[in-house]
Amino acid sequence: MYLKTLHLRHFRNYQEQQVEFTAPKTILVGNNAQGKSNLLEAVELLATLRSHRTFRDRDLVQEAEELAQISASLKRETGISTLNLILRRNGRRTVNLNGENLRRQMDFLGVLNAVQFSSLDLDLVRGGPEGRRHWLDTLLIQLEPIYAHILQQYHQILRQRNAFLKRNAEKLYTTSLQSELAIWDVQLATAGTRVIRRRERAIQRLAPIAKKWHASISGSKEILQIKYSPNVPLEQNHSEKVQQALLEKLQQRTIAELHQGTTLVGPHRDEIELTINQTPARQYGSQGQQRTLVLALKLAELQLIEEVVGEPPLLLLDDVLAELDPSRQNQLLDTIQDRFQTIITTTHLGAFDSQWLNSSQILYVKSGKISIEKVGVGRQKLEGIFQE
Ligand SMILES: Nc1ncnc2c1ncn2[C@@H]1O[C@H](COP(=O)(O)OP(=O)(O)OP(=O)(O)O)[C@@H](O)[C@H]1O
Repeated sequence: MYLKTLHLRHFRNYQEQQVEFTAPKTILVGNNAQGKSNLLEAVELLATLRSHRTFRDRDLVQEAEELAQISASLKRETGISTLNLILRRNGRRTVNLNGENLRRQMDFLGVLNAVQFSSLDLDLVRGGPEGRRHWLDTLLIQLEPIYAHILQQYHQILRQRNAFLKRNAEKLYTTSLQSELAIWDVQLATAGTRVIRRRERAIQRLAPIAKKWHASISGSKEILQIKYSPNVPLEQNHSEKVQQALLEKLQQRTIAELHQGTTLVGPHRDEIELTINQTPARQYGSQGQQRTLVLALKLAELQLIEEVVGEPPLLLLDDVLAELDPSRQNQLLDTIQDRFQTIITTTHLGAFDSQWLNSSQILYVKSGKISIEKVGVGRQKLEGIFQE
């Protein structure tokens, strides 16, 4: 798939900006805080309707504005699609595909696919389980857009159950309370099972691919294992058994849940274990080795999305190339070639191989404005690199 144009209006620090992508690789250059990551974030939102930097739409809308708009035209094997997303400071989003407003946000997903790789991704190894769940969920949304709906349902039930637990935290555990809670338990276990089974399936597919990439980057010295570890046993991913196990565990923890006023059992507390040579990756080795792991995960994401969707997704590299040593950089660049349209942000072009620079579109970003010329420097050679 190929992103041909992107239009931003009142999005983050962009007032009004049209970008045309004229090469399979685009490098966005600029000083810190000029709007490079904001542009990648806009593409990420079109792909997943999520941002890894914020949960609140009001952060995405330009200061003093009421709404922001992200529009794009995307070329896929099946034809050209136009995507349009309106974000409101207060209020719901509007999603529009090929000129038609969609009632369900889910129908907007799966049109544009993208893998994002930023320095924040090191938190996948070093940070807590929440970041790993968020990563897996975002991947799943792209693999099966229906998952966005499943996850939303689960979180809605979770919020309601938590509110119920809070309201009743100080009360005696009577039969009527027990029977009311039992209704929530069934709903949570049913929705939770859907989440758990899909997460398990995704990890089953992703783990061998990531293991292979990891072995290739680390020269086969290290063995990466990824294991999904829900808080109930998986029992061969059998739906009824998982549901039953969740229900039993919820019932065992009821008193503690009422005491703490929150749900202690369910996929919102799952872990995705990353181990290298059977040691938790967080404790294993140097920063460089942890970066190798994250790179392997990202390459695996690219490959898995391509396998499932049938077309190579976009790759968004947010200031990460300079952090990789030359051999890992080459591994990544060799994989990308011209197969994956790639948008790269950087503060300086020095880290790039000259062959790369010559075949890339270079755009300069300054205070929310993008130009093909650096102020005071001659026009970049762009023409004829990648015409449709
Ligand atoms: N809602 C908003 N309205 C206006 N400006 C915003 C908004 N959100 C963020 N910004 C501005 O966007 C800029 C940050 O841009 P961005 O995160 O894209 O930086 P960057 O160019 O990627 O730099 P770095 O190299 O530091 O990551 C900051 O100047 C910030 O004040």
